[in-house]
Amino acid sequence: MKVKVMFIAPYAAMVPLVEECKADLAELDISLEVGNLQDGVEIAKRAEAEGYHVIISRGGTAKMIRHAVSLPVVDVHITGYDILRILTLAKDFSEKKALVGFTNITLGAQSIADVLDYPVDVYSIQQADDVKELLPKLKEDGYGLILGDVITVEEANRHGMEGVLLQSGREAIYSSFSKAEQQYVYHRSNLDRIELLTQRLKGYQENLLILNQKGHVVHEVWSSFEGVPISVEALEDLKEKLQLHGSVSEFIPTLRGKEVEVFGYMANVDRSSYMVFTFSLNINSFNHLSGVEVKMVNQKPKVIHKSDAMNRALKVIDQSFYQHQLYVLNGDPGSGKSLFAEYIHYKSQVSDLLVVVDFNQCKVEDLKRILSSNVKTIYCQNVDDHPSENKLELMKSFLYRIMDQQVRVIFSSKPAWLYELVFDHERLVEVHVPSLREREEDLKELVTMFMTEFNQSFGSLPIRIKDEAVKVLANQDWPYNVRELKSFIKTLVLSEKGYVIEAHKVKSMLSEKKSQEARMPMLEGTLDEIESRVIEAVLEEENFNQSKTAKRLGINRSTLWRKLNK
Ligand SMILES: Nc1ncnc2c1ncn2[C@@H]1O[C@H](COP(=O)(O)OP(=O)(O)OP(=O)(O)O)[C@@H](O)[C@H]1O
Repeated sequence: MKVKVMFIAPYAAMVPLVEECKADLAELDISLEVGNLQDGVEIAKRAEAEGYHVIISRGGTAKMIRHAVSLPVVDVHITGYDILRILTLAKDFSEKKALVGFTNITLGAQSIADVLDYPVDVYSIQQADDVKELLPKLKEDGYGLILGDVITVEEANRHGMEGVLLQSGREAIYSSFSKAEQQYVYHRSNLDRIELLTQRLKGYQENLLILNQKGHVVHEVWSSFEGVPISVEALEDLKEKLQLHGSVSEFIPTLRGKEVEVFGYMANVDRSSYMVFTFSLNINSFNHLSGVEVKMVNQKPKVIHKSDAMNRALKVIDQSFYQHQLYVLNGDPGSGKSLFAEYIHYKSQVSDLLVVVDFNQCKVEDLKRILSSNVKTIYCQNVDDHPSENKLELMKSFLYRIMDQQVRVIFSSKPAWLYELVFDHERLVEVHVPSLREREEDLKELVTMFMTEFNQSFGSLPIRIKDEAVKVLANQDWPYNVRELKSFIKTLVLSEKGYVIEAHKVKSMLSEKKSQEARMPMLEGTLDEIESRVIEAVLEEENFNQSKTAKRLGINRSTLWRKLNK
């Protein structure tokens, strides 16, 4: 793709030179227009909207354009050659001569005039407006010829003096084009980096608004909303508080009547201050509530489904998915119900988080907050037949409402009250999550997947299991299903020094498992080993139910998960 350059010449005499240079620069797509100061700014704004990549202009016009657009703006410099040319041109004029300009021009001009003994006085100005004061004085002092930029020349003419424009030559114009190309490459790579970061922030569920001190938007990323989700007044109020206190954190109702958590802080970059606001659906803040776990499911859950039983279960979900929002997962402990919940959530293709609620442990007021949030999938575990009246009422009114919203509620078992509650039973999809004994065909792949996982995380050696070894596993009873199998495979691979698991190794580890279960030498080994033995014992007593185990041990589910995966 060619770099699209808009050249805004502040004076018409520049046009032929630019046209000439343009002919030699086929690698750039150059447009040329004439416009000084505000006119130049208008052209630049239009060029930005039309998708130009870089703007070239000169002096005061370039400066004004820089403030008005976010494209790179290259300034055509005035070179020593340009000064030499204008001084040579003016040399033979008989009037008293003055060159007026900013110091970047006047310092060089003074040296040239001194060295070559040109009869010209040099006057420096600090800002553009100084010209208005200086020129009448020069007129009074008898100057007749004024050399300078567009404004200076116009001002000189107004006061009846001759004005000669300090023009940029070919060298300066060529060099501005090569700078434009470089600037574009640099600007492009920065834009790509920002885009990459923006995409990553979206992956982290970020909703971000960055404003400058004037309150103008500098950058924004929206992953859960389409734009600023709160009212203009609420945002103004937050800005005021932020300026006053340096940071702000509040729950604010969104324009759609939900609640959003806004956190704001000041960021200082290169002497400029910015106001940074992050907006999170309050789902993010649910993680610290007891009995609640918030999960990000950004990869398709790996559900092994070689067996007919598993395929049947997945088919029930796939076929009901677009018409149904209420699911019950019936299955033995550790059979993969949570994994199914993740699968259902992932299928919805919403970027929101999956909220897992331990119905028993979760407080009424927390449940109320969750149900009134923007949550898209709720997985309710440990829902008993007799919840408190308040919880039941909350759930009832929520379930009546879900029909018209894209919300999915999944239960890990079917409490009696749910059946009574759901007036139209066709709305409820029941999925039988098969136990391990119903899905023998999946066994080898499951074991291989776990072996790979442990090889990746712990560096365990085995990478293959013999078919006879799988048969031994298949003949074993696994009351706690895939979870129990996974835990056994972990012990197995960590104790194996070869690359292949043989049947005799599985047999000996299984008998060790049995005798260990009978003995349970609780207090042997290091603290870590004792801790993991205690956790595993409680886990087993609780039928491998992680929520109940966590509750009994007084830790939350994610801590338990971490400890189990140590
Ligand atoms: N079909 C499958 N493919 C891959 N992994 C599986 C499959 N089924 C279960 N697992 C794995 O087995 C373990 C236990 O599964 P999960 O936690 O989903 O069981 P659960 O039925 O929800 O347990 P609980 O009864 O405690 O609620 C997890 O590590 C899960 O990833």
